[in-house]
Amino acid sequence: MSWQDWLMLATIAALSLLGLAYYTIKKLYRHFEDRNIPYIKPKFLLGSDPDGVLFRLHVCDSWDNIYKKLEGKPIGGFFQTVLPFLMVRDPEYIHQVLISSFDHFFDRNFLIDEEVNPLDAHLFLLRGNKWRYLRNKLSPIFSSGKLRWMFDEMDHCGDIFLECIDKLADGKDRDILDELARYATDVIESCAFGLEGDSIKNPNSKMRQVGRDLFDTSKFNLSQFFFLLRFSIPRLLIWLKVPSVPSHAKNFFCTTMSDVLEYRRKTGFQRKDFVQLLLQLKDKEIVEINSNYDVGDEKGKHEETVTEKIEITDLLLVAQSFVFFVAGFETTSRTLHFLIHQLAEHQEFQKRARKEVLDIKAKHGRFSYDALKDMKFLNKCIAETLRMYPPVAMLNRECTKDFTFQDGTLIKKGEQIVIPIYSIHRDPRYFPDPLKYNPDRFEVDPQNGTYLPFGDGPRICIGKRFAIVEIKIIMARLLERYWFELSPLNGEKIEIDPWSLIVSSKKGLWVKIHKLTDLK
Ligand code: HEM
Repeated sequence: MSWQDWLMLATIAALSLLGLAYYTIKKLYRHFEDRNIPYIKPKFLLGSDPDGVLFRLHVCDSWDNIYKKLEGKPIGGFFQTVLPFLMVRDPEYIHQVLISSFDHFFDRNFLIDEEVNPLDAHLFLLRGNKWRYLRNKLSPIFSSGKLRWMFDEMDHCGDIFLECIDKLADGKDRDILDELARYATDVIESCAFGLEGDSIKNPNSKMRQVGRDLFDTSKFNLSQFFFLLRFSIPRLLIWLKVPSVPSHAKNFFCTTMSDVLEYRRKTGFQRKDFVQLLLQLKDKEIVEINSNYDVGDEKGKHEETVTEKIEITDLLLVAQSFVFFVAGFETTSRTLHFLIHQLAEHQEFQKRARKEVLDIKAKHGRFSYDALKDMKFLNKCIAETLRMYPPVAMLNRECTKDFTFQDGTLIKKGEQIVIPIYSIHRDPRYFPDPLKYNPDRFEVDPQNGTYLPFGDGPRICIGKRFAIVEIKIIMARLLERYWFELSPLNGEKIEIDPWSLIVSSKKGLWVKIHKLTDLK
C-alpha cells in the first residue's frame, strides 16, 4: 500500500474512533432522560456545570448552581464531565439515604486500588464488609473515657499554642491559619500516632510539612487536584495507577507508624490512644465475615451467604492512622479559622461567648472536660460556623442495592448519589436569612436531614465528638485571653477556593489579635 492509502486508512480509523466516542458520550448523556428523571443538561464533555469541572468554582458553589436549577425536585440528575450523579435535595429522602435505608447506600462512591495506593484502604474510602468491620472496631476510640484522656492531651497542646499566639497578639493584621493547622496537627499526632508533636513550635516539622503538601493550595497542589478528579474521572485515575499520596508522604507515614507499632509491641508500653486500639485489632491476622447477598436477576433473586476474609496487615493499621490525620487536622483548623473570623466580625456574639466562657470557668475552677459541656452558646457559635462553612461540602454514597423513593424514582445499584450539604445549609426554607451569621438560630434543633456538617447515620464522621472538644477547648482559652477584631484586609465577600478540597477562603481570613490584659 502506498503512504496515501495508509493515510486514508488512519484517517478513517481516527474518524471512526471519534464517532464511536461521540456516540458513546451522547448515549451516556441520555442516562436520566431514558428513565424520566429530571436533570440538568450537560455541555459536551464538561458536564452540567463546566465552571466546577474547569476549577473556576469550588465544587460546593458549582453544585449549588445545580441545586438551585433543580428547585422543587426532591431528587435530580446532573453530569460531572460524562459521569451521571443523582443529587438528593429533599430532607426526607436524605434521611432515607443516610439512615433509614442505609443498607441500600452504605458505600461512598470512590474507587481505590489497594495495590497501588495501600494508604487508601482506610475508613473513609473502604467499602462493604471491610468498612463495616473496621468501623465497628474503631468506634470505641471516641468513647467518653478516651475523650477525657485525649482532652488532657489537647489542653497540653493548647498551652503551647497560646504561647505562640501571645507573640502574634500585637493588634497587627494576621491570618493565623497555619498556627491553627499546627495546633490541630500536634493534637492528632499525639492522639492518633501516640507521639509528642512539635509543629506549633516548629512550623517546618516533618508532620506539618506533609500536611501542607497534602492540603496547601497557595501553589498548585497535585494531591488535591487528583483527589478532586476522583469525582470526574475515577476510572481513568485507577487505570493510570495515579498515586493518591506523594511517595515521600506515604513513606513518612508508613515509617513513623511502623516505628510506633514496633516500639509498643517490643516494650509493652500502653496509652489510651488510637495506637492501642490498632494493636488490639492485630490480635487476629485474618478475620472471616459472613454476609448475606442478593444474587440472581430480575426474574429470580435469592439470598446467599458469602464468607469474606479480611487480612489485618500493619499497612492496614497505618492507613487508619493516616485517615485520622487527613480527615482530622484540616477540617478542624479550617472550622476554627472561620469561627475566629465570624466572632471578629460579630462583636456582640464574641462578647456573649467570652462572658459564658468566663462564667463557666469561675463555676468549675478551670476549663475541664465537664466545663466544656456547659458552654451552650459557644456550641451554637461553632454550629453556626459549620452551617455556613461546612469543611466537607457534600456527602456521597453509592447505591449498593436497588431502591425506589416514594415518588417512584428508581435508583439502581451502582448509581452515584450526592447530598449537597453546603447548599442545604444555605437554603432559606430551612435556615431563614441563611447568609446572616446567627448562632441563636440553633435555639431550636434544625429539621432532620437539613444540618449535616458531620454527615449522618452509620457512616457519620467518627471524629465528630473529638473535633468539637478540640475546637471548644482552644476557643474557650482564646476568648479568655484575647479580643479578636476584624481586619480591613478581608474582601467584601468570602470566596471559596476552587482548588481546595476542604471549604476554605481563597484570600485568607484576617483578624487583629489584642491581649485583653493590654486593653484593661
Ligand atoms: C470540624 C471537623 C470535622 C468535620 C466537619 C468532619 C466532617 C466529616 C464528614 C462530613 C464526613 C462524612 C460523613 C458521611 O458521609 O456521612 C466525615 C467522615 C469521617 N471523618 Fe470527619 N470531620 C471532622 C473531623 C474529623 C476528625 C477530627 C477525625 C478523626 C480524628 C475525622 C475522621 C473521619 C473519618 C475516619 C471519616 C470516615 C467515617 C466512615 O466512613 O466510617 N473527622 N467527616
